[in-house]
Amino acid sequence: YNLDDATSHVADTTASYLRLMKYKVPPAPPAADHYAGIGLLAHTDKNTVTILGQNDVQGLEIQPKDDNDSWVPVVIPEGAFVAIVGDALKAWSNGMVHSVRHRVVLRGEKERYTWGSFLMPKDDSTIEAPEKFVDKEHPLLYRGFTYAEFLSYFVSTLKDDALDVFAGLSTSPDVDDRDQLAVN
Ligand SMILES: O=C(O)CCC(=O)C(=O)O
Ligand SMILES: [Fe+2]
Repeated sequence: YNLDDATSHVADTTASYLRLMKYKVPPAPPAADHYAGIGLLAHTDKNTVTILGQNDVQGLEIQPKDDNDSWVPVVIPEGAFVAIVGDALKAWSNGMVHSVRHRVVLRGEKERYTWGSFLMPKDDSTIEAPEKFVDKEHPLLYRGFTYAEFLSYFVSTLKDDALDVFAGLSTSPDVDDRDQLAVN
């Protein structure tokens, strides 16, 4: 892919903020209830890309694509950063990159500190896959939308599958048939 035009478009329309997070040590005995040790519930990031760094306490876990049952710990080497793709980049790339579900689980006896740099589209920029990402094998997955619209939908519903519900385009003929029936 020649991304020159498209990437400069995204770079022009990006905002970012930095957030520091502190995760307390879970109360002892650990795992007293289902949520003990959960530092951050499972979610996908809604922005374009998040870059995370941490102190020496691990805890980030990701869910493999198309697998709602397992969690894989991400071991971040000291001084390294992790980049997490968010829903906005997934939509813009027409699903070429995946916004992975992730969570934070605390198991040790030390506090975990992380910092995250959250890159976001500007509120009024339109997120729509460039034509070069769309073809017969890769039909358009999401309609165009502005980041502000998407975010306010997410904040008002807190649906974790907000992207699919808000902007997902059905490519299944069955659903089209059902719509037809409803209209007729
Ligand atoms: O602190 C972490 O390791 C993850 C933070 C995170 O996923 C988020 O803030 O969206
Ligand atoms: Fe996150």
